Amino acid sequence: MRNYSTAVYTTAEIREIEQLAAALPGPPALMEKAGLAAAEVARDRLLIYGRTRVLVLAGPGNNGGDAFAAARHLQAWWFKVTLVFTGQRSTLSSDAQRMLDAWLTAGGKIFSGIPENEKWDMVIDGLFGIGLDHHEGRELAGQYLALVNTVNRMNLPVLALDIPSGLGSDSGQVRGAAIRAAMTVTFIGLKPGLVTHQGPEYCGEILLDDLDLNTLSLREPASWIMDQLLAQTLLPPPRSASSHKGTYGSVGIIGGSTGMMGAALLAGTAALKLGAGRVYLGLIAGKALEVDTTQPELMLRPVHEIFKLDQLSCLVVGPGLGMRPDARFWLSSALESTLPLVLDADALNLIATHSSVANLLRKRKAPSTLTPHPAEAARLLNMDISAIQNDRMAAAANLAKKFNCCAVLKGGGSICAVSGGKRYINTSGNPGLSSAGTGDVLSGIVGALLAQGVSSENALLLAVYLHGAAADILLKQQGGPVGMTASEISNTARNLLNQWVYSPEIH
Ligand SMILES: NC(=O)C1=CN([C@@H]2O[C@H](COP(=O)(O)OP(=O)(O)OC[C@H]3O[C@@H](n4cnc5c(N)ncnc54)[C@H](O)[C@@H]3O)[C@@H](O)[C@H]2O)[C@@H](O)CC1
Ligand SMILES: Nc1ncnc2c1ncn2[C@@H]1O[C@H](COP(=O)(O)OP(=O)(O)O)[C@@H](O)[C@H]1O
Ligand SMILES: [K+]
Repeated sequence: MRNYSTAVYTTAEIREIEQLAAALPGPPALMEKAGLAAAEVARDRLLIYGRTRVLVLAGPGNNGGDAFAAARHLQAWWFKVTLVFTGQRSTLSSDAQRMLDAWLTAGGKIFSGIPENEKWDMVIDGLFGIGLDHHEGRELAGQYLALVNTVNRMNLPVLALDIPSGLGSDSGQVRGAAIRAAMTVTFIGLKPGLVTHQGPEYCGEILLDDLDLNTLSLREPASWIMDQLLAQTLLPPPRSASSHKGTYGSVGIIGGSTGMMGAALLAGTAALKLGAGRVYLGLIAGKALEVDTTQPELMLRPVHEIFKLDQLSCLVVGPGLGMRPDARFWLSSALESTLPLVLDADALNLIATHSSVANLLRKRKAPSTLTPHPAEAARLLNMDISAIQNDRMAAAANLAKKFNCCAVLKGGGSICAVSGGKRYINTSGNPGLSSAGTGDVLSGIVGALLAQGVSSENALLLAVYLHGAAADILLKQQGGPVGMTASEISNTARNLLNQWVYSPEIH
């Protein structure tokens, strides 16, 4: 059993893999293997604490079949197992019926509800797996809602089979209620719902068991985990001793309308700290700052002057841009340029509002990168925020496709969509990032990496991971996420980038 793998599979892809596996020579006995793998995890955890009593919940589908198999193994190893089955034998698949029969043959008993006045040391959750209905109106209700709430109130470690019951495996969306697991043993491949949106809050530690299938050879994944191993393959090279500021490119930031100067300054400072050779701010406000005395390295200009500079490497458009006609004019000018672009905040809102601006984006030949949070994504795709969050994987892919760009759908478990329909789910970051200005910092980091010659896709992936990893370090240093500031993210991301490029061996 491995602790992690980098491929991520949607429910449809897992079903496809199951069918391909069924056609392989020799019976794959996947349910038996899943039950055994889960039982081994439960056994090892229980033995650490010298505990023996396990409550197993088996639901009406194949997730219940895994639970029967796990229960049988645990009972054979002398654990005291109580099994609650909520379905009917006649509606189980033939595999799951075999597991139920094997449980009964082994002397196991079946309860229809959780017995009162008994105590357990661990719960195994086999109520629902990837078959949980994600259609509207199919939230957990009745006995299932009651069971999930009861288990969550028990305050016992829960081992979830495949995915915590109640969590959408493609979306990470809680369907009414979901089991809060301490561990999830997931089968065949990682699912998006384990790592994005609400998933990380419910899954606990994730263990992957591929059930001896060579998953990667059966189905090439379209989605991957974005983690430190991957981030370290995307770094800019160490600097040459003879380099000069021109070597590391120039970032132009367009934004900073009246009352929103801070956003442009934050993006500019992030670009500077993450290594851009020069950073120019093209400010929209009529009476703009001429110098930021706390960061005098930033070159502040009226916005029209930015378009006269000949050495820019890329433009970041949006931080503090506003929605007025002049903002729209300068966004359109940027879209008509041949520079790589990073589009954030009101640049995204202007694109969502004006189809002529959206058309300029779609027609671009140079790379464009969109960095929407879910509300901006909802405007861009003309959907509700809840529909975006209910299928973040599709939303990210649709943004990239619709606007001919790469895109990150931000929020916990940010999803980066790049060319060829590939998606990467980010594993760094924490709720300390839920504070004003952190998005501006992200856009500045992407700009800095672009200016240093990182490709637009790699710049997006690396920036998203680095930004979250900086927040994770700050969370540890501060003992929690409260009060983390955007400026601190820039400083810590700078330190991390230096460590990864210059002392990778110490991490
Ligand atoms: N098919 C296979 O080859 C394998 C399947 N495995 C297990 O099987 C699981 C998938 O099994 P299934 O496809 O049977 O799906 P599930 O067991 O996840 O759930 C399906 C059942 O739940 C009911 N249901 C769905 N949504 C509901 C809701 N909101 N309220 C009440 N009832 C609801 C359905 O009517 C159906 O009876 C995987 O997650 C995994 O645990 C593993 O054994 C590995 C092999
Ligand atoms: N709970 C969270 N977990 C992980 N990352 C988060 C969380 N909340 C916010 N973030 C990250 O913080 C950033 C916020 O960006 P955004 O909403 O545009 O902020 P702002 O507009 O204030 O700058 C995004 O990168 C987002 O992914
Ligand atoms: K489950």
